[in-house]
Amino acid sequence: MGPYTITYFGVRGRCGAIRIMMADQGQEWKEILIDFADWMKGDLKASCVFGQLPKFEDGGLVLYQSNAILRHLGRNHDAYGKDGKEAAHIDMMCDGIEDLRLKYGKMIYQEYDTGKDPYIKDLPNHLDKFEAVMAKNKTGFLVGDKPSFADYNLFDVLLNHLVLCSSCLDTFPSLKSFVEKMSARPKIKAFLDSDAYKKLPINGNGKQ
Ligand SMILES: N[C@@H](CCC(=O)N[C@@H](CSC(=S)NCCc1ccccc1)C(=O)NCC(=O)O)C(=O)O
Repeated sequence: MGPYTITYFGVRGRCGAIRIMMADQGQEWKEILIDFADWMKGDLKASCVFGQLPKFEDGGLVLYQSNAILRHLGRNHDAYGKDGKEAAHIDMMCDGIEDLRLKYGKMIYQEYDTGKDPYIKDLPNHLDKFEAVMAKNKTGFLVGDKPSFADYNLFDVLLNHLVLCSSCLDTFPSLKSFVEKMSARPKIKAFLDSDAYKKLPINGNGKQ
């Protein structure tokens, strides 16, 4: 496995969960941060399979698509369930988290000024689905009894939402406990306290 390299913009964005997962799994990685002006020249964009970043390298393996990268790390680091049933549920939860991430991104990038308050008002209707799964599983994780890539993905999305609305988990005790426990994991705590993490804005347009 590795060496790992992330090529992305100087934001947390779609690499927040990937970085947190690698940190918690004790992995080191190289960061190639792309300036938007350089990106607009088009050469790098033309070399990307889907014309977008992040790009992830694991030795000679080159991957795009943030959720495919998470799944690859899940397979590499025993974070994809104990069997096929758990893996299927982890896939399902990751897809549900992607749905929320897309809703968040649409509000942030396309309708922040008019859409932030309605988004926050409707947010409990989405968070309650993850609260129910977390509460039912009873282990402190979404599926199984240890972190999967879906947990790192949810954790990153919830951290972003706590910046948007600091009280958004106040009525969701299982999610609030999940964020507290993930934040307290020593390698995650060290990464979240690092300048490498703190220097990056959450999103590419400065909104959060
Ligand atoms: N399905 C893909 C989506 C990748 C993606 O949206 N990448 C964005 C960046 S990630 C993101 S959250 N995009 C939202 C807006 C944004 C644009 C540019 C930079 C940063 C953020 C990108 O490469 N934009 C540049 C372009 O398309 O030419 C994935 O999950 O990796």
